[in-house]
Amino acid sequence: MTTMENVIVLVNRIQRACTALGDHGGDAAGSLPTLWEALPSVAVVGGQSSGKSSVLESIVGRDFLPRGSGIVTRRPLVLQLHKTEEGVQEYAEFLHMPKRRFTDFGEGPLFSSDTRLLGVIMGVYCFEIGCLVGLPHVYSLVRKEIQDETDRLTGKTKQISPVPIHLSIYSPHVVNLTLIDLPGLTKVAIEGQPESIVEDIENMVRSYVDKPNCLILAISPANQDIATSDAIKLARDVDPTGERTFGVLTKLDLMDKGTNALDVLEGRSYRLQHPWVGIVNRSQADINRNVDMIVARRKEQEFFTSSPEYSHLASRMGSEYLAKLLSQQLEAAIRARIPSITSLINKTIDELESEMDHLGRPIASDAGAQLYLILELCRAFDKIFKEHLDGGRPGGDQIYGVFDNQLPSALRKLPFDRHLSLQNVKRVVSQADGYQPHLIAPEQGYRRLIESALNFFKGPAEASVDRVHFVLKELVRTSIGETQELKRFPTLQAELAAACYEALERFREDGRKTTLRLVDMEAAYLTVEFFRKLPQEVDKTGPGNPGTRTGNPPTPSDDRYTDAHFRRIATNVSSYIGMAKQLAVLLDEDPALMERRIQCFKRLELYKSARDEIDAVSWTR
Ligand SMILES: Nc1nc2c(ncn2[C@@H]2O[C@H](COP(=O)(O)OP(=O)(O)OP(=O)(O)O)[C@@H](O)[C@H]2O)c(=O)[nH]1
Repeated sequence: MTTMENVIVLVNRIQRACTALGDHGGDAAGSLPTLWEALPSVAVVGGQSSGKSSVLESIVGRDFLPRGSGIVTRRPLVLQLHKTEEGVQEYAEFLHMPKRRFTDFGEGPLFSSDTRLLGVIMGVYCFEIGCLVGLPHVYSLVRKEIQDETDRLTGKTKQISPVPIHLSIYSPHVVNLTLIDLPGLTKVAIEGQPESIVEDIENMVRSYVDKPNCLILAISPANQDIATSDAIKLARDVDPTGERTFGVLTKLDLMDKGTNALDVLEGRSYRLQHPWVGIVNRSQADINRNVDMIVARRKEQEFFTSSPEYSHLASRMGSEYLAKLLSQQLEAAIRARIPSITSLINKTIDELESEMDHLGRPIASDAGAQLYLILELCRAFDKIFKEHLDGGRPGGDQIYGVFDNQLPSALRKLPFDRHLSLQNVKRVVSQADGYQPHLIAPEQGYRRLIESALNFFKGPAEASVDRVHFVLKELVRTSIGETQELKRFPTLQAELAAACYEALERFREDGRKTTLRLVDMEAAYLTVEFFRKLPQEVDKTGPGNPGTRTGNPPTPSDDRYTDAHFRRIATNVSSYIGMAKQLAVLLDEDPALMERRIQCFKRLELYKSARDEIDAVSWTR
C-alpha cells in the first residue's frame, strides 16, 4: 500500500468512527469534542455570484448544487464525501432526513466500465474526461432538496441562515473529505435583507475558514478588480501566511475584450504561496442548456490552450488541475495533521474516560451482561444497607433504641394500677366466681386478670413493630440515595425501593402477627411454677399476718374476702405480668431477625428485578 493510500485509509477510518458516533462536526455534535473538525475540509469563499458553487461542483465532478444569478447559497452546505466499497451503488443522504437515500443519478451507469481513476484525488470525484455518460438531470432531486431545505428555514426570501445543511455522498469514487459551500460575501444589504446581513455572512464564513485544517478556496471573478475581492480580503485575515489559501479566478471568459488576468494569474497583482488557478465554469446559458460537465471541462481546456494570453499557463489552469492541486495539498495537510489528530484522539479518549467514570460505564446490550450489572448494583445497595444495620453508617442504633427505650417506657406507662386496683380486682374475681365464690384461690379470677393485663401489651408491641418498620424503610431510602452506582438508573432505583417497601410491608404484617401471637400465647398458658411457689412466699410473710400460717390455708372467715386477700391477688398478678414482660427480651432479637429477613428479601428482589430486566430485553428483541 502506498503512503497515499495509507493516509486515505486512516482518514476513512477516523471518518467512519465519527459517523458511527454521530459526530458530524460543528453544532451537530453539541458540546462533545468533535473529530470531524480535525479532518481536512475545503471551504469556498467569495463574493456573491463569484462562481463558488460552480467551482465546488466542478471539483466534485457532479451537478448537484443550486446555481443561478442573484443570491443562491443562503445556508452553508457541508458536503461530506464518504468512500464506500467498490461496486456499491452511490447515493446521497441528508442529515435532516437520514432515512431517505437519494440515488437519482440519472439514467444509465455513472461511469463506463473502463473508467480509470485519474490518480487518487483526495476528496474529489475522479474521472477520466469522456468516460462520463451524459447526465442531464444528475442530482436533480438532491439539488431540489437543498433548495427546499434552505427555504424551510429562511422562507423563499433573501434571508440567510448560519444553520448548515449536511449532505453526505457515499460513493466508491470519493475519499473522505468535507467540502463547504458558503453564502457569498456581500458589501451591501439588498431589499428584503436586514442591515446586519453583511456582517452576519462574514462572521458565518469566518467561523468555517478560521479552522486551521480548512483549505480556503478564495474565489474572485476575473471581471472584477482583484483589489476589491472579498475572498482575498477575508483569506488574508484568517490565513496571513497564505499557506492554506488557494486563489481561484473565475469567469475568465467574461473579461472585457482586450483585457486579461495575467497580472493576477502570474502573481503580480496579489502574491499567494500557492499559484493562482484560472477557471472557466459553465455560464448560466450553459446551465440552462444542460451542458454537461464533460463538455464544459473540454471547453474550459480548449479556452486555455487556444488562448494567446493563457496558453503558456494552460497546464496549470482549469478545474481539473485545481482538483489535482487540491488533492496534493490535502494529502500534505492530512500528513501534517496526523500527529495532532492522534494526540487529539488520545486526549479526547482520556477526557471521555474520566467523564465516563463520573457518569458510569455504558450499559451492555446483552441480557447476560445486563443481569450482571443489575446484580452488581443490587450488591452495592445491599452493602450500604447492611452497613446501616451493622454499623459503620448510622441507623441501626435506632432499632436498638426501639427495644431498649421506647418499648420498656411504653410498657411502664400501661394502666396496671387501674387494672389491679382493689376495686377492679374484686370485681373481676367476683364476676369470675359467679354464684359460687372461690374456696381457696380464685383460679378463674387470676386467669381473667392476667389475661386482660397481658392484652395491654399488644398496643406497645404493635407500635414497636411499626417503629422498626419505619426505621427500616428510612434506611432503604437512605441506602438507595447513598448508592452512587444507582444514581444514573432512576427506574431501577424506583423498582428497588418499591420491592423493598413491599417486602417490608409483608414483614411488618408477619412481625405484627408473631408479636400478637406471643402475647396470646403468654395469656393462654399461665406458668404454673409461678403459682406453685406462691404459698411458700406467703408463708414467709410470718405470723400475725392474716392467712399466712404455715400449712393452714386461710379460712373464709379470716381473710378470704378481705381487702388484703384481693391486694395479694393484685400483687401476684402484677408480679406475674412483670415476669411476662420478658416478652420484650424476645422481641429484642428482632433486629437480627429483621436483618436476616432483609437479606433474604433483597436476594429475592434482586433476582426478581433481574428476571424482569431479562424479560424486558427479550420482549424488545
Ligand atoms: N460565463 C461564466 N459564467 C460563470 C462562471 N462561473 C460562474 N458563472 C455563472 O455565474 C453565476 C453564479 O455562479 P454560482 O456558481 O452560482 O456562484 P456562487 O458564488 O455560488 O453564487 P452564490 O451562492 O449566490 O453566492 C451562474 O449563473 C454561473 O453560471 C464562469 O467562469 N464563466
